[in-house]
Amino acid sequence: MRTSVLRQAGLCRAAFAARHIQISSKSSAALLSQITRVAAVQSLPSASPPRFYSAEATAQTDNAGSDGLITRFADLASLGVHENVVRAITRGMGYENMTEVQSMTISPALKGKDIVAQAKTGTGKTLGFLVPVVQKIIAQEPELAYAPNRFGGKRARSDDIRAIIISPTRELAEQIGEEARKLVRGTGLIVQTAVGGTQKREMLYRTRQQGCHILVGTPGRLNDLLSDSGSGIDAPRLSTLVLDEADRMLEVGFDEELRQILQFLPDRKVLPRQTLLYSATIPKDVVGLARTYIDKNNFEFVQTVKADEVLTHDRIPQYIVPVKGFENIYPALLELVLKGIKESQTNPDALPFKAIVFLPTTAEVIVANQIFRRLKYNFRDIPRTWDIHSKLTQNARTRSANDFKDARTGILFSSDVTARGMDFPNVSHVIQCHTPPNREQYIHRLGRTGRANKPGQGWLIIPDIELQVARNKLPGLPIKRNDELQCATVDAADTGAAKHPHFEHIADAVSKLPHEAFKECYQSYLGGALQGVDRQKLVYALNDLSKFGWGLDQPPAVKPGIAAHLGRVQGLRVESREDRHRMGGPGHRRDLPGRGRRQSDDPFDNVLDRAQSLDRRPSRREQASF
Ligand SMILES: Nc1ncnc2c1ncn2[C@@H]1O[C@H](COP(=O)(O)OP(=O)(O)OP(=O)(O)O)[C@@H](O)[C@H]1O
Repeated sequence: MRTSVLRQAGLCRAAFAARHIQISSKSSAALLSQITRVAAVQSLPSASPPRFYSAEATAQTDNAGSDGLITRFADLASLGVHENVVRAITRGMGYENMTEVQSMTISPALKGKDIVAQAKTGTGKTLGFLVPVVQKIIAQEPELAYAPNRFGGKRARSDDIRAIIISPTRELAEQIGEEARKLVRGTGLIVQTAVGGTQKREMLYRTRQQGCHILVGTPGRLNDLLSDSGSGIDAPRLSTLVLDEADRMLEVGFDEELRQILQFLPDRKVLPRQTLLYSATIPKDVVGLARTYIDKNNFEFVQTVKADEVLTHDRIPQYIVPVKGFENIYPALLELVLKGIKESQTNPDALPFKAIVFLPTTAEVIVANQIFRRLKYNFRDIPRTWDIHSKLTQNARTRSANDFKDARTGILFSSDVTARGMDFPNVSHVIQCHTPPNREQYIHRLGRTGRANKPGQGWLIIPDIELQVARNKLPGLPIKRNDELQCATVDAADTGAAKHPHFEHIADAVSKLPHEAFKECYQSYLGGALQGVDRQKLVYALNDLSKFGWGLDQPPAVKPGIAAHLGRVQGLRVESREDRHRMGGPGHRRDLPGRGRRQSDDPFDNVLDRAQSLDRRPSRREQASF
């Protein structure tokens, strides 16, 4: 079938290296029409056709190597990569073979192609974009291939930055900076990072002193530096722009910052530059947005995920534990933690217990960490815990991230600041409490485990009132229902019921918390963290949590503004004038406005449709698996 479709689309052969195209029998007609249209457009003399790579296409050839793609880092020299860069990888990092996304993106990127790459979490995308970034600068200034003391080379400048790498979070920017520094170790290239929450003055001083060839940062700080004419930071000869976690970077909230950054960069039409977009997810909302960054006549779209494959790793089991109420979450989490610790102690093949627990609000992250710190007195096996969220200072966030990275075992209670890109070695469990904001975030959070082919497992602890919302948000994923946790179904309201001892332990730990903590938590859930959950059911669930989970006589009073925002709901207590506190209101996530997809002959538009097929909201028929 595939061959006949290709024969029918003879035009495609002219426009595409057919062996790189895999047309699945299912969507051949649709895809064929798009490709034909694209081919028609691509037959324009100037355009070099974009090419699909896919795991399937590669699988069709005898092996990846025969596909003209190299798979060993040592062979990068044959593509002109300097020996010092190759050595930094093979000796410094100890890597011999490339991962699939590295093999499929480094070669075309070294040829100057813009790249849009979609590959599963933890598959080495960072090195996939760093290698072409570094080599391109060295190709422009060969003396930079050597450490300065060998040639007494030209001093690097802070106003002649050659590559800018943008990441959605500070921790990820720091991590990319560290990986880049490892890669340039034997060369004269200088890497600087620019993230919010750190001293701008210190960064400017250091950058002016040392210079900068590669700048890694978060949008806000980069915008601040580039827009400040007195900063001494400039990139008049920028050769490469990288958006890591590209879909997150192009979402509402970041895209405006990015547009402002672009204003301070050379016009791509005047000074051509290479753009590399990488992510494990490329939802359709952002596909069209990516077009403004990519040269649609000189790009390659690389997908290492097969057409009918989900974006999560098959080897990582995913479970959902429905729990009766919010007050069941911590007892069930405690039961799950103890189960995981026992597994690691009894199964020699199991990783040491090292878990990231994602919670929907900062207030909840703080409370969870405090509860589990207290539980350590009753359960000696519970390892060290940390929390990481946006209310910490950057130093504290960096310390938590680094401590957890280095820890053999531990529990990191986290907001979404670590949901994407963060490479914490040997995480055995990712546990998400409450419904994730969306399918992409679920996939990225889960991707904190099972990295570099390591084992791991993913858990979702979802209160009954959120179950249908979770089903709607997480269709087409291999999530299995797990009913093993006894605490999940205990009716905490039924005082006669034999409560699981964990409820007592949690109640004891909670009793030590200040009332403010409950108030912050209660209000944070009303700020929109649980998109899609019925407001009235949410208030009732929070009131049950206040009574049966926190042991309060009455639910905390909320600010009048929050009550007004919620509209008419029963059971809400509103702060009276005398007990009003100055409190930070909860931030809340804005859902992406729906964007209709217009049909066009724009090659970018059509070729990236494939991204949608992998990351589309599965059709009605594809329901959640739980
Ligand atoms: N060729 C390789 N061989 C072995 N390990 C590798 C290789 N390339 C990268 N790694 C390691 O794999 C892990 C994941 O790499 P990286 O963080 O770049 O993944 P990613 O695809 O960017 O993940 P995410 O989608 O979460 O951002 C890291 O520990 C990295 O050092």
